[in-house]
Amino acid sequence: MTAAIDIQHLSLRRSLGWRKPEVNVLNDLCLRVPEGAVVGLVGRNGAGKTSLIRCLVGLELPSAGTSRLLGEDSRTLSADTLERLGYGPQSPELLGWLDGHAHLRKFATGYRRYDVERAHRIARQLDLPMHTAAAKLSLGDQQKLSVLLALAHDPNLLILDEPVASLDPLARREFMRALFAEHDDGERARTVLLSSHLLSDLSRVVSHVAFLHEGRVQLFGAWDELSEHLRAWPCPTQPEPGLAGLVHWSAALRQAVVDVRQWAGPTSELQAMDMDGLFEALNA
Ligand SMILES: Nc1ncnc2c1ncn2[C@@H]1O[C@H](COP(=O)(O)OP(=O)(O)OP(=O)(O)O)[C@@H](O)[C@H]1O
Repeated sequence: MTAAIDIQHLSLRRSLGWRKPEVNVLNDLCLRVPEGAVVGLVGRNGAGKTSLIRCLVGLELPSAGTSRLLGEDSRTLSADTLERLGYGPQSPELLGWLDGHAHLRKFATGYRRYDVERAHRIARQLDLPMHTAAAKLSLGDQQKLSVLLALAHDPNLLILDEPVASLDPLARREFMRALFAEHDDGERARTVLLSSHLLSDLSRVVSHVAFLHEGRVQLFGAWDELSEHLRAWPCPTQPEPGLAGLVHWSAALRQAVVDVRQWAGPTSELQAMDMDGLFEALNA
């Protein structure tokens, strides 16, 4: 299947402070996202989610490796591909004196597929006050407006960095529902990548999940498959690295994560694990 996002050995080096040596904040990262997948990019603070997303949309230049969006190199995206791409940054970049309608009017000029009816429908679904100047919106509503602008031209690929970080728990659920009610309009599959550090935000929304840790993709797979096939195995000492079915071993938890499809070890000790347990085990 064609990859909507194809990342090969991407590294990004940065100095984390004045006179501090450069370190890899992205580290030989590889990921292929199939067309139509809705991918949750999860990781702890500082794991590299924003850095990765900024490299993907061409706002940062990687130190090594490549990434391609809809078949084009992120560093040289053409106007045609930019028109098929929607991006919502972690901090909304809005014009404070313009309200939602004015933002949409300004934005619409650059996109052939922009549909005013559709944009207003999404605004209603998001419960967004469209007549208020952006500077007077709450941070949560600013975030919603930023997402609306990323969606209004019906992109084939939507990339959102922490779209619900400023929303309260109830608004988070409503927001995700509205976002994907719109996505389910059945016309064609849209690929979505959205970052979060809360798995609960992504449950029942994403088809796939990519766990990011220290600038690498530690694990990527279909949500249902990971939930079905991964188990915790109590294991006080580090198992041999090549052990079939071994996904990860955590010294802190004295526990391994194993994939039962390849696992040849003892099965009586395996314990079920949910996604939060998996996230904890991968990051402990
Ligand atoms: N502008 C910057 N200059 C220097 N270092 C930075 C800058 N932005 C981020 N970093 C560092 O890069 C690493 C990755 O940060 P990044 O923001 O990509 O992580 P994240 O997973 O998005 O985190 P969060 O969940 O907190 O948003 C961190 O070590 C961070 O301190």
